[in-house]
Amino acid sequence: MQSMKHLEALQPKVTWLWIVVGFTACCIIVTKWTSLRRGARKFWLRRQGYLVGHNGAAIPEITGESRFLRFNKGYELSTQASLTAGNDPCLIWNGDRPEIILTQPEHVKEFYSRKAKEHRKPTNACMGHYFGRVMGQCAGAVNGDLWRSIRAVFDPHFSHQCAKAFLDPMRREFARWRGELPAVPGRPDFVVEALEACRILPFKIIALSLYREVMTDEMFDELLQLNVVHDKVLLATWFGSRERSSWYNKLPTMAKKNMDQFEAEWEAYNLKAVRIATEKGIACPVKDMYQEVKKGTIGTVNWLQTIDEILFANLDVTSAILAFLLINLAMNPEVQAELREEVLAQTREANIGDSDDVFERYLQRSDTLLEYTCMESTRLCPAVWFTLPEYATEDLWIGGYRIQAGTCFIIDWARLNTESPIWKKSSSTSSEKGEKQQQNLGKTFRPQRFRDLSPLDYRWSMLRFGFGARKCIGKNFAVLLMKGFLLEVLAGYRLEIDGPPPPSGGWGATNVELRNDRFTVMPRQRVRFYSLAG
Ligand code: HEM
Repeated sequence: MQSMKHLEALQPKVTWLWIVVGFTACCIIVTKWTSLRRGARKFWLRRQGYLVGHNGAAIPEITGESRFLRFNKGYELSTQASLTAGNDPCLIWNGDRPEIILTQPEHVKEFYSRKAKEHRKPTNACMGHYFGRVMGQCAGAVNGDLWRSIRAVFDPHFSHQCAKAFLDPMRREFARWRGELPAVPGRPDFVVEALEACRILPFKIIALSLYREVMTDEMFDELLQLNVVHDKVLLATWFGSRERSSWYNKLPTMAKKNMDQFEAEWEAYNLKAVRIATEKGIACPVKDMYQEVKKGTIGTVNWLQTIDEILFANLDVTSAILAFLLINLAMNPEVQAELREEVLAQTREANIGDSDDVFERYLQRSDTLLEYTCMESTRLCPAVWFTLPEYATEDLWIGGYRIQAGTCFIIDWARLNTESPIWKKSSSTSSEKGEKQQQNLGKTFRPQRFRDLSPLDYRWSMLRFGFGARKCIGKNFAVLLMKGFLLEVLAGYRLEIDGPPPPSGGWGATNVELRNDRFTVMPRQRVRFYSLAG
């Protein structure tokens, strides 16, 4: 009887104990939810024989959340992978999805050599719902027949012929840009922040290529206004963590307000451009592409998001690429002098004959120092740290590890482009044993190297416009943009680094600003322009 009473007295305490234990367990599960799911997935994958090598060893793994780190801590992630895995492929997690980082040409070759046409991009690039609203339906994010249809609509306007025909407007914009540089009257030199100087120029040129004469100064100002909202949208796209959830995006947040505003204004802007082009009878690619939307070849959303991708999303990439061109030449006066000599030889030839013809031929040649300089700068200073994820539809063996179909791969762009043995050079100096020394010149700016290399030599050692079946839409324009830009700069100016030169070969954490509000590698370097006219 007495013990019954004792038990009854204990009951409330026991109930409370269970509540506390239950609550603590719930908290642990909620806070560790992603880790628990990762653990369970890893366990299951290894049980199936994935993520392990022939000898049973697990693939090296690094810590961190790839979804964000690959954008705002790209250098640190790359270093961590190098220290942990050496040259092996390396595992990282994006939420509860495994991703494999590739850094070596032989592994990139293994990935792309088998059924690359069947490779796919994951839904919303594994970035979540908010990304989907701004770019989930653009050319770069979709697959299969839809992707082929979008490319069929956009590609004809970015062909080699179109880029060539666009040289005159491009050159007019270069001249206009040069006229707006901050030259000081009576002084032969001035200083610019490289990235700032290259910010609007490519945006204007690509906008002109899309809208042609519809792109008046007023329309361009409107576009710049739209870019202000778009910047806020991109900030939430790349770095917003809650914005990954479709539920959260139903709430009346500032990110949602910005997205709604941009979506509405972007559609209105493009329909206005189509109307103006139609009324005035202006030839305009955006208008032609819209005819395909009306025919049902692609959806309105594919049309709008791909124009957005080409214009806004590429803005940071192309301006960083131009800025690195200035910085690399300013840091390498000998290459700069040799290239200027080549450029001035064209100017002299142009003074004798038909100048447009001479420049056009020069810009299109692929065996010039100008071409090699653009290639070398993009090789050494890629504008993003890691490529967006892509997966194979069949199981693969990469670097000796078995990887399940559907697992995403990302490429460490800078390591691939600089560490391959192809960039090493045998030196004639021999060691005591008489062996030839190998000097790694991968991190050195040496455009002339391309004179001795055929594209096949560096097929898997250099990523520029894409490896697989899908390539950059804008590659023809990008190449002419870079070359035309250098032609304009070098014919008028000598470049020097302003202030102490960055410590190492033109690239690396020490001279690259790692802004956490951009997905690209942002160089921070001032460059001094000396007018050659005196
Ligand atoms: C030097 C500057 C540029 C570089 C290095 C570059 C590089 C790349 C790369 C590596 C890809 C990914 C290909 C893949 O999926 O494997 C890509 C895709 C793309 N690029 Fe570029 N790009 C540049 C400039 C441009 C420009 C100026 C435009 C616009 C005219 C552009 C438009 C696009 C589009 C729309 C895609 C998605 C293509 C698709 O997946 O079908 N890019 N670019």
